[in-house]
Amino acid sequence: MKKLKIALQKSGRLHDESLRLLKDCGISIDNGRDQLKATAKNFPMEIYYLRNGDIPKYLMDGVVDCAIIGENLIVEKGIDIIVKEKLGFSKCRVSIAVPRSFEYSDIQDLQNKRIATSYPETTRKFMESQGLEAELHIINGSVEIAPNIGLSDAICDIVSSGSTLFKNNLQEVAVIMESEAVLAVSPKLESSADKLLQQLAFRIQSVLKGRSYRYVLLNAPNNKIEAIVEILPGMKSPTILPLAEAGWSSVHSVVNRDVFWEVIEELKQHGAEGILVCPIEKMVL
Ligand SMILES: Nc1ncnc2c1ncn2[C@@H]1O[C@H](COP(=O)(O)OP(=O)(O)OP(=O)(O)O)[C@@H](O)[C@H]1O
Ligand SMILES: O=P(O)(O)OC[C@H]1O[C@H](OP(=O)(O)OP(=O)(O)O)[C@H](O)[C@@H]1O
Ligand SMILES: [Mg+2]
Repeated sequence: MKKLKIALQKSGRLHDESLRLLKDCGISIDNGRDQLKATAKNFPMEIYYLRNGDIPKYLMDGVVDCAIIGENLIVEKGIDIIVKEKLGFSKCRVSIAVPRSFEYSDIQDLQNKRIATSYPETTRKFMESQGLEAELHIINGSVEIAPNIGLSDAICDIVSSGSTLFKNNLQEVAVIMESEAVLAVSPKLESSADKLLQQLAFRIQSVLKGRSYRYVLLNAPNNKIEAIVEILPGMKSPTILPLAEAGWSSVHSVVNRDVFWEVIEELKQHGAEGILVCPIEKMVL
């Protein structure tokens, strides 16, 4: 039987969340220590644990059908890979930073500067788009140290919280791109694997949707229900059930996590009581 071949990062920033996502999709993997290849127990899937930086090549060659990688890597490798789903974790940006002592006023200040980076193509394309020349120094890690040791005038690297920049006396001056983990698909995907990929993508969508919503239950006097329903439209419309106490009802609905606290405040103001909030494991639309 055909198996979907998926590449995951062996270790690093994407590893744990990638495995958690598959687990939440109901896919269980026997993870032996230092195993480079594993088979899922309850989904036709083979998992390859690889270096993030190597995965685009495996996708291009069709050695794997799909992979979880950082979106920024697709741009860096300049390749034609389809992003099937954005996965909402490992959010970061690729930015240019200079020492705090550098008197930066605009991008022209980077003309003919030395830039240290692990992302040479992204940097080169960005500088070109600005009509600027630069001398690139390619290093594989700890890029933020480069200006402090006299290797470069600026850096181009990943920024998330900004704490590595801060600790190294650097200031972010230009954001080249935003990135997050994505489910990327090989351009050589065979039709026999496509059905499995659709099934995986459907499960991922249900999990991600569930993660972004909360299930809300509350009690309210019947004369307040109309206003509460306005605040809590839910997936189709909220469920309203009578309480044992006359004149009261229970309302069940879902709320987007991003506006959750604002909605709760509004519900309280409109007479809601005994509000319960539960996580949603999966949400199938
Ligand atoms: N500090 C961070 N916060 C959020 N996401 C990050 C951060 N650093 C990197 N990422 C994202 O995670 C991906 C993997 O980064 P990581 O540093 O673990 O591996 P790598 O050095 O790119 O790869 P390899 O597996 O080849 O060693 C990056 O491509 C980027 O998309
Ligand atoms: O803005 P922050 O939250 O500080 O994160 C940014 C840092 O995280 C990444 O490094 P990582 O820890 O992956 O080490 P690496 O350089 O060895 O890849 C990236 O290269 C930055 O150095
Ligand atoms: Mg890193």
